[in-house]
Amino acid sequence: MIDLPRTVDFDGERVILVDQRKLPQELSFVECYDIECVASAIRDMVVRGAPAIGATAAFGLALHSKRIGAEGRDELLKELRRAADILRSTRPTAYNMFWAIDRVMRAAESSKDAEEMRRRVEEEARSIAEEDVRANIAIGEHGKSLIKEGYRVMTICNAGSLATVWFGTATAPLYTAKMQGIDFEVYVLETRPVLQGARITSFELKRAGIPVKLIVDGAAGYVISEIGIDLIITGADRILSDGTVFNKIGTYTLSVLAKEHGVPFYVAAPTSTFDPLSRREDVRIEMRDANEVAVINGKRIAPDGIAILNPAFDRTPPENITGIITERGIIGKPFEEKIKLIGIRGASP
Ligand SMILES: CSC[C@H]1O[C@H](OP(=O)(O)O)[C@H](O)[C@@H]1O
Repeated sequence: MIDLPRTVDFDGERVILVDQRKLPQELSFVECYDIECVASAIRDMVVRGAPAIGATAAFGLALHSKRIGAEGRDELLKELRRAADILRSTRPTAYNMFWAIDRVMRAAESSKDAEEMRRRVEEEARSIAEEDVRANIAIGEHGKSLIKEGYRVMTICNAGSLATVWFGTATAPLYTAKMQGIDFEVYVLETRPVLQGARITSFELKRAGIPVKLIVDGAAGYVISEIGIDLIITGADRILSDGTVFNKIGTYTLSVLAKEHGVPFYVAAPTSTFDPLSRREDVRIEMRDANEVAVINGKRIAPDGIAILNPAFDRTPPENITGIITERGIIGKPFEEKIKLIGIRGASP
């Protein structure tokens, strides 16, 4: 499944991004030669999905360190700090980007000269990217046991990843179960307004030979109550130490339906999504442009002047979550002590 181009890559001179605003079958790329282009690509969702935007930010810093002709250590570090601030201002909710930027900046700050700084910044960015590919495969291995013969599974959005835009975090267990010969089907929520489910997840699962039924977000309750769902798996943009999950808008709603109907609700995410220090009230839910809701393919679908609220994420409380599938294993309740253990010592759950 990794024969498709990676969601984001860096060839030493430019950051190359699969343009995820397009349908996957219309495969096209955006090439960035400066940090402003990388920041715009994150803000405009050319690249989206928490781990992928983390790796993109890291590659953006590597690109910036190469473009800036600064000879002195301090001058280059100052420039990288400026670039890091530009990246941090793009999207506030997904944690992986802040985690990746901090990791690259620690490598920069511990470098003794500009030459070492450029080398270590690029090395750290590439490590972050390769770790995400491995994490997805591991999440698939750990999560596959949840999927049984004949299951009906539901998912929302596209838990995108770095591996490729077609090998997502929440779908990794689905691929792995399929490759093990398990037969099941997946109901994919289209995920208004940006339609990541319709455009990306349905494509990637169909491409993997997994039976897919695409539904509108509002049909989730009907499918769960009238047809029946055996398992729900979603991605995550940020997971707090108590197991609170910030994810695509509609995830909380799905978790309430799952709880009401006794459907196991799992979240799949690499541990780079874990935010051990923030409290719920510290996390800002991104409010995106009203036109994402009111305009589809350039055609307005709502009256002019209508007030529009467009939160990109919501918050799911730990009591609605059955377990968290990570590259180190599946975390069950109580989440707090296990998440802290992973965060502190990198232990397996
Ligand atoms: C592993 S991707 C996690 C997460 O990111 C997506 O948001 P967006 O498409 O706005 O970047 C979605 O919430 C996924 O579940």
